[in-house]
Amino acid sequence: MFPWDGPLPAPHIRTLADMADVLAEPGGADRDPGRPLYFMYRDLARNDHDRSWLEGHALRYDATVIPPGRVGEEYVKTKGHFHPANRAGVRFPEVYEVVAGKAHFLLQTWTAGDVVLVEGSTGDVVVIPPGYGHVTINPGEEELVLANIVSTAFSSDYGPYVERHGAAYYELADGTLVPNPAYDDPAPVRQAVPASVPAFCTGRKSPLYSLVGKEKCLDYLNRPEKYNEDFSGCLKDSAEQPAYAPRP
Ligand SMILES: O=P(O)(O)OC[C@H]1O[C@](O)(CO)[C@@H](O)[C@@H]1O
Repeated sequence: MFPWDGPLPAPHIRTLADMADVLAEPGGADRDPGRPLYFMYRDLARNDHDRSWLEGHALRYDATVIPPGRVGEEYVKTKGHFHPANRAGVRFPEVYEVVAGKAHFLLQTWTAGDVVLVEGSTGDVVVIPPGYGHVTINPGEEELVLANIVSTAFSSDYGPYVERHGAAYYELADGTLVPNPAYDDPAPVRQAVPASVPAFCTGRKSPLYSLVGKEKCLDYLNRPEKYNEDFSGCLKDSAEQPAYAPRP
């Protein structure tokens, strides 16, 4: 479980059957389609005051628990989705915190002209900028616990991931990123670091929940059109690349 001192609803569970369309190796007659892969605790609040603040600002705080494991050779990951655009025509962003464990956030633009891998460890906060779809992979041996805050004004779009059988790359347990053949010409993966963004009050010293009640820090989640410049600093290249070379 994860450290949480508020009411906890039953989680939504993604099973192997739910993920069949987005896996590197969907087959395997010996596999249990009911195998739970990850657990989503959506719309959490520690108390009524926080809940009404979140609701009043069209925001949601979720936690996601991804146990370590593999499906075939691939690490367990989330299904992946894009966010639609708001009334100003800008796609909704999102913000994640690694509460425990290690995460690989695999982001990509719609046509995979930019593909970014952000490695996060406990305490890191990662902003998903407008226009980037995202999958989160647990590449570790420990449980990965994530928190996120996101607008409640939209539903996620899973279509682009389902139709193309996942993200532009699959991360296998030998550490390689394998290009997904359903994509014509995906950009090579570039690695980025979890960057603090002052305008969004993100950084290792700011757990996401501490931002509940701070309107200015979370305004970008519903009005991304006002923060173009701030988003440009979200995915700063890492000195380590290209650590994740695609398998030849
Ligand atoms: O929706 P997916 O792709 O299964 O990803 C899981 C996580 O993403 C969120 O939908 C937020 O983007 C969480 O609520 C959820 O726990």
